[in-house]
Amino acid sequence: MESTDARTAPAVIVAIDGPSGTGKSSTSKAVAAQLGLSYLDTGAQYRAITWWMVNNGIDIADPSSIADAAGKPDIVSGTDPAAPAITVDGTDVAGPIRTQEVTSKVSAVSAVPEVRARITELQRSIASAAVQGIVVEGRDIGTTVLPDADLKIFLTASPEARAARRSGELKGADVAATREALIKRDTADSTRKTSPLAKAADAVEVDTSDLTLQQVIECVVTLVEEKRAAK
Ligand SMILES: Nc1ncnc2c1ncn2[C@@H]1O[C@H](COP(=O)(O)OP(=O)(O)OP(=O)(O)O)[C@@H](O)[C@H]1O
Ligand SMILES: Nc1ccn([C@H]2C[C@H](O)[C@@H](COP(=O)(O)O)O2)c(=O)n1
Repeated sequence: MESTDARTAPAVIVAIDGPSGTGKSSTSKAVAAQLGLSYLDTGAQYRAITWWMVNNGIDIADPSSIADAAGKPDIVSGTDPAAPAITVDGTDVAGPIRTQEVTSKVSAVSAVPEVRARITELQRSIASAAVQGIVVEGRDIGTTVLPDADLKIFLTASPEARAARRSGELKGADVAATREALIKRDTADSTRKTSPLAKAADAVEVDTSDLTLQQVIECVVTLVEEKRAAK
């Protein structure tokens, strides 16, 4: 299929959800860059608010303390897929939000309804400001944040494939321990009461276990081009 000119193509909203390590960020960034769309990493926003809670001495085991503090940090997300950026109260936190400490606490913080309400509002305002359209990736984008998205994708992959990918990234991390940590986070994210990780009824499911990243990108680009052509 011929690629549409990004400047003249109709704006398109793409929601990409799935468990951790399925390739959401890598795929979303590449698809957005290729098609001239904005990009939003919603996991980074939940990590940023978690980083702020940890740095401000909020008790992560106490949901009411998290709820009381949820409105305090000012979180700003960049939407350029070539240079994803995130700040909290003006501080660049792109590195600090990827620490093991934040990763181990983000599911507890993101399960608090007041946190979700705040971040969801932010996500919707960013998506509505994206003139050319946007690829938004996360856990509840197709089900809750943008239920009217033009295209919804749900990426999956076996725990073994995901653990192998993550261990490769973390250079020498134990694959079995990485697998257990992934499963634990997915279970917490998919069993919380408010807006859990779930596939929207109208999402296209893509199992990436045996696909290269390039194959997944091509598959999603084709689906977006088809949606744009039909608009
Ligand atoms: N199809 C694929 N084949 C091989 N490696 C892949 C594939 N897709 C992604 N990867 C690699 O797997 C790792 C995890 O990918 P990525 O960060 O995009 O996943 P994710 O779903 O966004 O994870 P998380 O939700 O935890 O942020 C990265 O190192 C990425 O390069
Ligand atoms: N839409 C979203 C996005 C992310 N989260 C939570 C749950 C994840 O474990 C965590 C970190 O996400 P990642 O950076 O690994 O993609 O953030 C969520 O609840 N909803």
